[in-house]
Amino acid sequence: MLKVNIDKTLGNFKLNVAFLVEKGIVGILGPSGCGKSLTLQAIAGLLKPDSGMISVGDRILFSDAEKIDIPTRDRKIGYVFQNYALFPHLNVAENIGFGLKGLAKKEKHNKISEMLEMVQLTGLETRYPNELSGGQQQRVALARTLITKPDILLLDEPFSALDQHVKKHLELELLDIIKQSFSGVVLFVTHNIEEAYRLCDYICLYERGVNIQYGKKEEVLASPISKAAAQIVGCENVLPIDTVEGTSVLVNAVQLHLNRAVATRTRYVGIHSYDIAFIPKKNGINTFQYTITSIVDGIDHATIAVSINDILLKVRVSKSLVTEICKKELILYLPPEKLILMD
Ligand SMILES: Nc1ncnc2c1ncn2[C@@H]1O[C@H](COP(=O)(O)OP(=O)(O)OP(=O)(O)O)[C@@H](O)[C@H]1O
Repeated sequence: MLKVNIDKTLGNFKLNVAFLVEKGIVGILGPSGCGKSLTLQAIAGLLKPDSGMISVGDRILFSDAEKIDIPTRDRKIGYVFQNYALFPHLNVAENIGFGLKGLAKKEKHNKISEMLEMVQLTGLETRYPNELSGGQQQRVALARTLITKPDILLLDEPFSALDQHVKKHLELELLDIIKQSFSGVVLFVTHNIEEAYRLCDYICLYERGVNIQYGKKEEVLASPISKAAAQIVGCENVLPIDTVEGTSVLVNAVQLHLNRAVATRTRYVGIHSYDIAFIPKKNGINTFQYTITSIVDGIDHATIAVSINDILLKVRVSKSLVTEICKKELILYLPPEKLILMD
């Protein structure tokens, strides 16, 4: 279990985060400069908080109240960066074995061979980092970290320097390796909600130095708590509410019905572009005639911008529906259970 509750002021920036992770892989998401990397640095002991506490299980790594600040090398934290940070003058085997201290030569050799096999680099042990591809370097970085048997694994945008096609393949493969060989908490910083959704169990959202939402990935995606949270999870339709009326809201004089009561303090209603539907014409709640303002063609889908009573909505649809949608043979439907309420 990882517990973090810290404050740190750096110039104009204030970091103020508190979360508790029981187990699993947590995706940390938020705009650039919101404090994701600083949080990892504080956990790793590379940045000293002004106050608060960091603990792993019953091991306290940092506590200002108890004057504890365990040095980085003794924290048992594995840290993998975007730029791999391999030692250029050491070959693959030497890089992987670097953190193994006090072992007999044979035992060290066996552990390195085991790791090489796990990250599928057997045969490349005498190569130097500049003779490896980005994906291979990242495997070495992961192997070098896992071999030390850390309690917590911190991954700071580990795939962002890789090509798109290498990235998708490698991230699933490395995740498999992590799942097989590592049972502790993993914190995974990323900018990409799809990547977080694919790889993580939980999602933690950051805004300006504060973690604003934490939960199971499905829950956070389905119910971002604020406009900022909705933006981070890629919700493209967030509309300011004019009036709340029981189980419905008014937006630009358009009534939207929900499947639940709406608190009067609710300020925004949102819906993911992929949750809006085009259905055969019939009268019912939340069905609307629409005007198309633009169509962006994707490989396996299209994103259609539509307007209903001056409300602009982005709708992600299957390409096979585009012709019918353009001919206005369908009607736009906002399913009440898919509408997200935000304070
Ligand atoms: N040593 C420092 N002195 C002053 N400000 C700093 C220092 N280090 C970081 N910051 C500021 O703290 C803020 C948070 O930085 P951090 O690196 O954690 O952001 P991030 O969320 O990881 O961003 P990105 O997604 O772009 O990597 C930034 O505004 C950054 O400029």
